[in-house]
Amino acid sequence: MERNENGLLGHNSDPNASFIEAEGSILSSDLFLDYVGEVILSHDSAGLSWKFVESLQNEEDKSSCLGMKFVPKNETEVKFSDIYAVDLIGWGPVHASAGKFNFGQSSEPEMYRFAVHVVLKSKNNPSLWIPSVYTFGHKNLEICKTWVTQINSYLDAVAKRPKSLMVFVHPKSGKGQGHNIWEAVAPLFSQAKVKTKVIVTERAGQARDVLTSITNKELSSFDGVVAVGGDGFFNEILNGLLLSRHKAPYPPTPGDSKHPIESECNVSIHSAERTVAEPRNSNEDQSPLLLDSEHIVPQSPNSEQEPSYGFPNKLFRFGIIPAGSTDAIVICTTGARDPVTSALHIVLGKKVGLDIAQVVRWKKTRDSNVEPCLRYAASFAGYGFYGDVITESEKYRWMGPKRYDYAGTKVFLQHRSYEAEVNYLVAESEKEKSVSPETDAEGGGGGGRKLWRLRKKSDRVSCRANCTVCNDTVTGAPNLQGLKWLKSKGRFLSIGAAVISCRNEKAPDGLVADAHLCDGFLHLILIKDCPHPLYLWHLIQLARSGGTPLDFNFVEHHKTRAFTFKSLGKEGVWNVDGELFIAHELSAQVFRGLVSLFATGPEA
Ligand SMILES: Nc1ncnc2c1ncn2[C@@H]1O[C@H](COP(=O)(O)OP(=O)(O)OP(=O)(O)O)[C@@H](O)[C@H]1O
Repeated sequence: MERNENGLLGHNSDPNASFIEAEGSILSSDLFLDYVGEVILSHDSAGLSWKFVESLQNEEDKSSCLGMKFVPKNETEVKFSDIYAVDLIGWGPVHASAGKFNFGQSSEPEMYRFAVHVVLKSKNNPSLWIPSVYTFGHKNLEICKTWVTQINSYLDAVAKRPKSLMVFVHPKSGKGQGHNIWEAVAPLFSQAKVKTKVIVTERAGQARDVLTSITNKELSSFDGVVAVGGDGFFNEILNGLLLSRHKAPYPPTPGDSKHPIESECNVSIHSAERTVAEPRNSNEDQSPLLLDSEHIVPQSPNSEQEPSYGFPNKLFRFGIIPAGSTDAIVICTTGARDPVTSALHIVLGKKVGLDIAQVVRWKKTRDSNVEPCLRYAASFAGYGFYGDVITESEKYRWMGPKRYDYAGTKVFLQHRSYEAEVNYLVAESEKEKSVSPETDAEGGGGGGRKLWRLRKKSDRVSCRANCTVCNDTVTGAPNLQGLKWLKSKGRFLSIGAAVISCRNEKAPDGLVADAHLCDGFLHLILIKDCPHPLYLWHLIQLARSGGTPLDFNFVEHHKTRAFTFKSLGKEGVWNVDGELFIAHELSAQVFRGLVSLFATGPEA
């Protein structure tokens, strides 16, 4: 080992050498790492790594020219994919490892420094990301500059990182902290050199109007749109972009005579019977969706092919920085409800595909004419209990997020049920599981036969980062052949269609624990009228981690790609992503991976 005139250790005999050609790496040099000591820093195409100089020296040669000593540490590294910024921070002190400083020096040594900003994962919760910084120092400014240039060139080459974003801030979201939350995370964007055009909304509907009216050319100067707010605000932004740009045929209408229902089930209180007709000729096109199946997201949801709805570029993504009352979409897509974690997902350019439900209202009230009205939903659409809670909670907006607890309790005590008819498409693979009678071995509420449970708990695969279910590539038009229509008709306490699990702080496993972000399925949850205590038991199971809210004989759970709904009474109030949607008749279908989010899915 040789030392150059700057006191650097090296494998190179040239005393002026700034960098050392190290085996297996492009660049290597001897630097000081703040609060650690002298290291040999190298990089390769994957990232930076450093070795502590002490481990390279003889036992007796334990001090550097600057008199810094340090405790031996293991070799360590950081991947470029975890670095979100690097910058030169000029001349200043570099600290030794804690408690090990100042061997003959009155003050900390000063030198030029550069900071490498990285993301670390919390040890207790790997979904929680924490910004951290490694500060390296050297007496030679050129060496620091070269490292900064080199690291920046790697970061620039990562095409997935956004350079310019449109940010909508809902200042009154949740507890009214939307603006403060944005102010807290905005420095991460400037550090990462991501330009932001920030619009703080002054009224509901403003973000949707901006996005509806913006030209595609203007939109294409951005790599994505970020919502600082709750699920309802994200829904507004999603609709602002999709309503004018997503060209696709509507989902099937209720009672569409071209697409007859194959079987019928009249659900009465505490009893459910069902028959399933044999499939027709499998070559026969029975699904309305098949008519235009080429429009239905033909490519792999997480692939980087151009999406079919003509967004400005193939990497255009949505971001959400949670500031709302529930923030279920953020929790499902990042695993945490943390604005900093979400901001780091965005600046690092993470990408996950997200299924989107297209909901079409055919009739607003029983007596109105058929007038299609379109909405997109990213998390959930619900009727009955869910519609009532959203209606009731609007009266208590001044309470903030607590209004949902109050309204929920009030609606629960009313215990209203609604007569309705639901038709849904069942995947061939799910149909058998869906209709095989099972004995209620787990005693889940009533002791009767279980008709509706889709899968055993042990078969369920939770959606996680790099989820194999969501990454399963589907090329070409989805094969909808073999899907059959089934019907449920009767009195329901609620009808819900979950696009994703809808995990939130009140329901830690969500409405459907095994729902996926990007598998192309809706989870239809039909809660038939039942005695009040049993419904309470179901709600308690929902609120429990590891609970079994679907294991009741008054709960039907169907995985479906499309369903239709018709109120048989006067009512028709839906809750779509937390927003009120009046609909007496509607239908919905899911588009697999229709949009992408700046997120990874929850870490295991
Ligand atoms: N400046 C504003 N003033 C009032 N409402 C707004 C404003 N900006 C957006 N909104 C609307 O407020 C609604 C709720 O927003 P958001 O989701 O952020 O809040 P929230 O507290 O989580 O409410 P929710 O639980 O209803 O989703 C959205 O429909 C959004 O369109």
